[in-house]
Amino acid sequence: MGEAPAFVVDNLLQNQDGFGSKSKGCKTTTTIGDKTFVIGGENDESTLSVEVQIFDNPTGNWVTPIVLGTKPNTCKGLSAVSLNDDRILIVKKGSTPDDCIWFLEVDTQFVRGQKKIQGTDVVAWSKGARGYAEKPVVISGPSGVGKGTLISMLMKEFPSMFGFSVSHTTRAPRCMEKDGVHYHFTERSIMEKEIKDGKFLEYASVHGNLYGTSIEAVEVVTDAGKRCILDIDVQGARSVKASSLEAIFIFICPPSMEELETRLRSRGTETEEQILKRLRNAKTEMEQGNSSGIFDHILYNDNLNECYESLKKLLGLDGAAAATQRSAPQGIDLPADHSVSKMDNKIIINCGTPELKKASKNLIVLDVSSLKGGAPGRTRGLDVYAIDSFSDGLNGINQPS
Ligand SMILES: Nc1nc2c(ncn2[C@@H]2O[C@H](COP(=O)(O)OP(=O)(O)O)[C@@H](O)[C@H]2O)c(=O)[nH]1
Ligand SMILES: Nc1ncnc2c1ncn2[C@@H]1O[C@H](COP(=O)(O)OP(=O)(O)O)[C@@H](O)[C@H]1O
Repeated sequence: MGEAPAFVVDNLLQNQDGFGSKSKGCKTTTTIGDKTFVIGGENDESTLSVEVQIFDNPTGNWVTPIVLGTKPNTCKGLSAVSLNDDRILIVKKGSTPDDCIWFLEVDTQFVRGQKKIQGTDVVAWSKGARGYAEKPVVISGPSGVGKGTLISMLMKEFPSMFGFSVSHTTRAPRCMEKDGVHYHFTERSIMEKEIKDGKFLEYASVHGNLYGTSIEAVEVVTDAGKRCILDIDVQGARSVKASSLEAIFIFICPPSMEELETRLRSRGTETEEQILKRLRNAKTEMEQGNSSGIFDHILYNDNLNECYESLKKLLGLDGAAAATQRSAPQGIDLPADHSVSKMDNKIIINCGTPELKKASKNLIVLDVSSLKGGAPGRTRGLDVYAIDSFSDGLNGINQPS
């Protein structure tokens, strides 16, 4: 492995790395195999934009890769450490606690798949986060069966536990629907462009409109420490099942097609034409829901309260655990001035400023041995703790305090 030692990386700045004009500005370099990844770029005098260039060592050529995912915003500087030769951990300087750890994936399964599709070099950004996510809950079923009603009941009873994945749609808002709350109402051309840019976990054409779950819609809920609920159709559920998002899949059935029609009509939100289209599609959805093998649970929504109790039971919410209050995992508070090194599966951030040296803990350890997820979503499972290099010694790194 040709990784630059982490303690050297911080010093590989402009014109010291032999890469000439392409590497102008305050950048960091990490070599993996034949490739050197140059990350960073001059923004203005005090900030750095986070660009990526690849130097192919055997040919001496520069490559500008396709960069997927939301890239980190500007910072005061950055350090880089290669992990398992498939991703580079980036520590941003002068960033907020929830924005200082990022991963640039250069050879993960996701990136390899994208390289095949795009036929060129691809890298992908993923923001690092502490803690793990609880399995999201995917709820599907024909229009009018009561999905929205059941989800509202769950969110009302457990507001700190669940968060709703706000989908994008090209359909027009109903009179009580709010943009950004019930849906992100959008135009087809904009949504198609964002789908092309890789911003969506899944999307489908449903009842003549485009619907989709953005990666961000799921991640913001999880960032807030909540369990994400997705109300999506069977096609979307199939795509999520095939993605890296491990979820629980629930299909809601009506007691009969006649009752479904009654509910749709009594809701009074659709035109006659739209109702008929939804009823036609309901037949196919019911067949797929019952036989596709996608769904872990099938619930019949005959009596609303009974169905709600069954839903709570299968989500493990009928006992004492239901009362537990959730809170968002904390970020990582780093001083602007620090250096980074690596020891096995641990990244050591030395916050050795004179003031911090006097404080009790001057080393922050990022344990990266149990990472989960990654691009196109977050990289979760960062374990973070502080030690004192003077009294704990570096041996203390194996003993979280
Ligand atoms: N694939 C997919 N389906 C969605 C998404 N959001 C909503 N849907 C589905 O689109 C269908 C129509 O939703 P909507 O227009 O709100 O009508 P309703 O089901 O009658 O309330 C429903 O089956 C939803 O589950 C999404 O992000 N992706
Ligand atoms: N078990 C039920 N019995 C009778 N009406 C119901 C039941 N569940 C939901 N409804 C009603 O049916 C209509 C459609 O429900 P909604 O939650 O909007 O369905 P969906 O989100 O699946 O399209 C609403 O007017 C709702 O109040």
